[in-house]
Amino acid sequence: MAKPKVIFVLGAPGAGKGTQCQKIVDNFGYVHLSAGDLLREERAKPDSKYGELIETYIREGKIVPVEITCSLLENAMKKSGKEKFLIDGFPRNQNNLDGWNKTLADNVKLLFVLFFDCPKEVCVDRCLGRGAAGSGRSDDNMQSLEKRFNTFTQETQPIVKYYEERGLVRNIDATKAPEDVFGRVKEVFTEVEAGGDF
Ligand SMILES: Nc1ncnc2c1ncn2[C@@H]1O[C@H](COP(=O)(O)OP(=O)(O)O)[C@@H](O)[C@H]1O
Ligand SMILES: O=c1ccn([C@@H]2O[C@H](COP(=O)(O)OP(=O)(O)O)[C@@H](O)[C@H]2O)c(=O)[nH]1
Repeated sequence: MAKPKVIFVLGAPGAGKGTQCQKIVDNFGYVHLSAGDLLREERAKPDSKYGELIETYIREGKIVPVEITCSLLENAMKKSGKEKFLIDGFPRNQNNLDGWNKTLADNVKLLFVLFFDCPKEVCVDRCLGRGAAGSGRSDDNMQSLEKRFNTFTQETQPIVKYYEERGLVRNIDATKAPEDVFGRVKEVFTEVEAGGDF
């Protein structure tokens, strides 16, 4: 059987990853797996042994140890029974990348990395807007956001560079309105599909 296909979706906090993933699901039939959502679901389980750890890491804008995230991703992929996945918000640091390469990378085909490019000020406004609109997230506040952006700059950008050096990154200007951003996303998907790897 063919290996499941994976696209990593990366970008700063609030760049619009989740918003665009939903549109990709609607138009291109992928399963959307947000690493952050999976961690928040795990945190919410009363019997989870990782609940407190996850809450602390998320509030502090730190990246949860990869064993936890990879096992959540693997379970979600298996449970879906599907073969095309958008993995949103992962891998975010070297520990994530090493854990992925050691455990899951050989079992899937990584098609490319979709990177949403958006300056910090725009992203901060979006996250604060999301918080004000009732996201209920303990990290959509200025104190956590500073930490999340430090983590993004220091830990996630080097991972994007790692994939850039391998020619795998498709860059999208994420500053425009959601429909305009998606117009560009559609072009990328159409282009890659024409390459025959879908
Ligand atoms: N292109 C856009 N323009 C303006 N606001 C956006 C855009 N994309 C997303 N948003 C809003 O910004 C916030 C963060 O978007 P989201 O998709 O959750 O980002 P991420 O998953 O990257 O954190 C949400 O409130 C969302 O509605
Ligand atoms: O692979 C992941 C993905 C997310 N997170 C944590 O979850 C938070 C929120 O991530 P999400 O992708 O949901 O939102 P974003 O910060 O991109 O808006 C991050 O700051 C991290 O603390 C993590 O530890 N590992």
